[in-house]
Amino acid sequence: MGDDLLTTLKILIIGESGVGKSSLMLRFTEDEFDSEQALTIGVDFKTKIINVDGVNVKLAIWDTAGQERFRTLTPSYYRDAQGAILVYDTTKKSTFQKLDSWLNELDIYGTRPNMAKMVVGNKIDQPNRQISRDDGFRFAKKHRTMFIETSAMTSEGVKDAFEEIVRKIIETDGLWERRNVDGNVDLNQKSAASYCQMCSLI
Ligand SMILES: Nc1nc2c(ncn2[C@@H]2O[C@H](COP(=O)(O)OP(=O)(O)OP(=O)(O)O)[C@@H](O)[C@H]2O)c(=O)[nH]1
Repeated sequence: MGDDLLTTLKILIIGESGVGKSSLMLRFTEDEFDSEQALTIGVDFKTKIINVDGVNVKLAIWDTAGQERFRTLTPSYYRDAQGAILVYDTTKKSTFQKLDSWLNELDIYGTRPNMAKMVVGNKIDQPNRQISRDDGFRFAKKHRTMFIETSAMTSEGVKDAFEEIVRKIIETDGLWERRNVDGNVDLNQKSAASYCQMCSLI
């Protein structure tokens, strides 16, 4: 594994209030979980360097507020994002039904037409499930997004979710720029396709 940073990617986490967006970010970046996670006001932001298939990628993860009243700066959150994780709560049907409007927001405010999108059904550790895995999968297939189920509490699926969306972005030509060690764009960028090991999912 080399020390060079291939690129920096901006990934958004969106979805209804309380579905576990902040918890997924905390689990992924710090490997922690807070059962009394405070709601997000505006936007929270964390970075993490990960190694996917032998290349190091820096992720700038933007956790946006689910509550409408805290979402006044929406357009700037979406600008230049290369990936979006759309979260619903598998125990709360209304959060699944709202996914259409979150996809719509991405269409309105996203600035990259080929942005990678992943639907995430969270809280699968809970017994009172309302949305089956098949329902989630079908929704994702219909909207041509990737799909995974997770638990921020137990960690299940969380690392996979972030790694898969990074793979998808890296394999999409034109969606990212190679950075050299100074952080500048390297004009001799090789084809992104050479980094595609698992051309996922749906
Ligand atoms: N059992 C369980 N609880 C979870 C899970 N993920 C989050 N929670 C809990 O659900 C509540 C809401 O989680 P948050 O991460 O704050 O949700 P959010 O989507 O960021 O909410 P907003 O900031 O309002 O948009 C908290 O009490 C979390 O501890 C999970 O996978 N399993």
